[in-house]
Amino acid sequence: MPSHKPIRVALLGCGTVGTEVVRLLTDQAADLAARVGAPVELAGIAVRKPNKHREVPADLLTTDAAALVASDVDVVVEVIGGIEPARTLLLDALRAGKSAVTANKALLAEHTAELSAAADASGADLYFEASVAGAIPLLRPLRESLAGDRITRVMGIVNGTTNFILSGMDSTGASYGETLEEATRLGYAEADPTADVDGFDAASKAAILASLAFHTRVTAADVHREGIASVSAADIAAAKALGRIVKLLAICERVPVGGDGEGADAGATEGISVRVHPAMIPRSHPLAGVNGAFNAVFVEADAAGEMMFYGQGAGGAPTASAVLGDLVAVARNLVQGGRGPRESAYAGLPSRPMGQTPTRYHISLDVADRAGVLSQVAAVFAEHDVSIAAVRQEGRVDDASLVVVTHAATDAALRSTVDKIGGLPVVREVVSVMRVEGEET
Ligand SMILES: NC(=O)C1=CN([C@@H]2O[C@H](COP(=O)(O)OP(=O)(O)OC[C@H]3O[C@@H](n4cnc5c(N)ncnc54)[C@H](O)[C@@H]3O)[C@@H](O)[C@H]2O)C=CC1
Ligand SMILES: N[C@@H](CC=O)C(=O)O
Ligand code: NA
Repeated sequence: MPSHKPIRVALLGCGTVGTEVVRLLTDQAADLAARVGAPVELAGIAVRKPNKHREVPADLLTTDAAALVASDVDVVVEVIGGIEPARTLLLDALRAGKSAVTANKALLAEHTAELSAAADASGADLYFEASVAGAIPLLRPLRESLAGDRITRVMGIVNGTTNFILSGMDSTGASYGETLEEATRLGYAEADPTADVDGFDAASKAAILASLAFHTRVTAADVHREGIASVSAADIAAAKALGRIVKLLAICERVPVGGDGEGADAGATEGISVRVHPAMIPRSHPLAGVNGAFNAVFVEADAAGEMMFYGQGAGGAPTASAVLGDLVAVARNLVQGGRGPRESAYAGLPSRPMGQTPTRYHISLDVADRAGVLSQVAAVFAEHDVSIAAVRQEGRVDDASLVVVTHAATDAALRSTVDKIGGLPVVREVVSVMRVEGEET
């Protein structure tokens, strides 16, 4: 039996994730104690409306989260979400030397530097595996298992809600609105689901992933972000017609830098590009088969090569699994002595703007069916130095469709190309424009 004194835990928030944390802590109490070497005791649960929480022990509930943090607890688990009061509560805990576990990617993407500094100053632990890709062990592999390697690229599906919506649109033609309601009912969506559909949630996760992968401080402001609101049935159909599927991707990669820039770029030979946007990927790509609220993340490293991490990225129980894993880790550190790894931002690589990032485009056009259309469109690509990888033209009685897939060019050059093509008199409509990923450039 454990001989160490109990590890006392304050739980802040008891919604979708918090409820499951309480259930796992209760159901697995004996196993957790054996694994940690001390009982892991829930000291209190901070909520906003105690009468709404009949599923958890009433005597543990409090509406005073700050007092709970300040009380005799060893670890604070934050599953409230948002910036405040979560930020202040976690800073108070860390400054007082109490270890913290959080699932709050929105907060981490803005305030990791401040939180880590507080943890370092007091010697407390700060763990956040649940903040990216829910249940999937991903941050610890990046931070620990791959610490001896050089990660070059991280690309994945990191938002369950939007993947659930896009999967529904692709497989059953379900409407955007219906699927979003269902994702909310199933506990995948954020309290304000615009965080999901507009890409904020994935951008926060991309910032956390890039920070760990590249040992560089990356915040949400460094991430180029586009959500799925602009993905239309026409985009989904255009992708299908060419054996592709639309996914919302988070992409973090090393990119070359000229070294002749100013400020952060001065003298740098390498930078990073961190972005979130919808993209078409081939149906044969491993990420194409990732459906519903599942997440998957591809990691490429110099020595290890390619790896893929796959599992449930959202939902109460999967997320609580990652929270409990972190709780066990910090509790073990308290029992055995020692600390988890500290933040590592020594590389300080500059973030490159989206316009300078090399991408590929799929462009689907409705054009007049007459001679010379293709050459007029091709001339615009040549003018912008964008080379064409494939063209498909289909004639109909009074109009025709033209699909162009480009080779890699800067995103800025591709954008200007599309703008100019849209203005050509022979182009009736730009039906679909989307970046292409997961294929040879
Ligand atoms: N639901 C999911 O699938 C996942 C959620 N997360 C993150 O976990 C965190 C929690 O998410 P959910 O449980 O889904 O949210 P939720 O909205 O279901 O739960 C949050 C709870 O915190 C309570 N709360 C708000 N202000 C409070 C305060 N001042 N004091 C005490 N309680 C307060 C709310 O009343 C609510 O019950 C968020 O940071 C979210 O981004 C991370 C991964 C997956
Ligand atoms: N709202 C998020 C929850 C997990 O991080 C998502 O849909 O992925
Ligand atoms: Na995770």
